[in-house]
Amino acid sequence: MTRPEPRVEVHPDADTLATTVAGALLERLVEAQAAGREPNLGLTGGTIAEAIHREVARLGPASGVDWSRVVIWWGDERFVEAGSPERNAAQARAAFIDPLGIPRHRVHEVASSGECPTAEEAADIYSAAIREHGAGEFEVLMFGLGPDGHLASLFPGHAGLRATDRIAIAVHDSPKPPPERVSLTYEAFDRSRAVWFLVSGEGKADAVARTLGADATDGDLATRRETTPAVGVHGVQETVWFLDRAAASRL
Ligand SMILES: O=C1O[C@H](COP(=O)(O)O)[C@@H](O)[C@H](O)[C@H]1O
Repeated sequence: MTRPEPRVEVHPDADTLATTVAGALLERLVEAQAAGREPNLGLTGGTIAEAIHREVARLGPASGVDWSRVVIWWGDERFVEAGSPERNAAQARAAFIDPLGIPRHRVHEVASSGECPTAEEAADIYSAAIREHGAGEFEVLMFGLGPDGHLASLFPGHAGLRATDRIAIAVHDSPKPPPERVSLTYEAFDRSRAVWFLVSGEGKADAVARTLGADATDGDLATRRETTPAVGVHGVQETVWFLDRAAASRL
């Protein structure tokens, strides 16, 4: 399937980036609801995501979004205890999900290590829930980018890069702590209407340049993903790289 080329937006700093992405997200949710869709929103964890979530909470009440009709998911989650501050879900809940009053039954967290014996089982339960809700047709699926080029919890050289028959997988030995995680796979990413990368800071500049450079290169995608996992991840309608100036400094 041919997809539109990625668009790159560069903003002066992390604060401007966060406000811009929050605004774009709210607009997109309003439009989706006006078109009769109940938008599925795929969240990411990480530093810039937290700043964006706080902006969503600030701008959300006046945005016109019907928060009772937004469905929340995560692109990846750390397989730790439910109360752990390391959970991506804990961060998003505190920042905007609870303040905006999104109903609990619309929020689909990956099961925690206290609820499930293994990350494999948590991944299977999560896959089943996604399948029941349109198999991952996200209105917007957001990703951070690691300095090593990882997205969600798909890390360079890891087996998860080669999972072709599953929506969500268990990840062991993540090079970034905590080591046990659950991640969506390319199978799920490929169904999203919009894919947005949210990247801030000089420490990510090499990874951004490498990923966008490799995206424009011909050759076997699976091989390129072994070293640069975020390469070739495109939404059906759009792919946007929201960068601050520092993250864009090596483009
Ligand atoms: O571990 C993770 O890290 C990345 C990026 O985090 P950052 O702090 O470098 O911005 C995030 O995309 C992912 O969801 C998360 O599990």
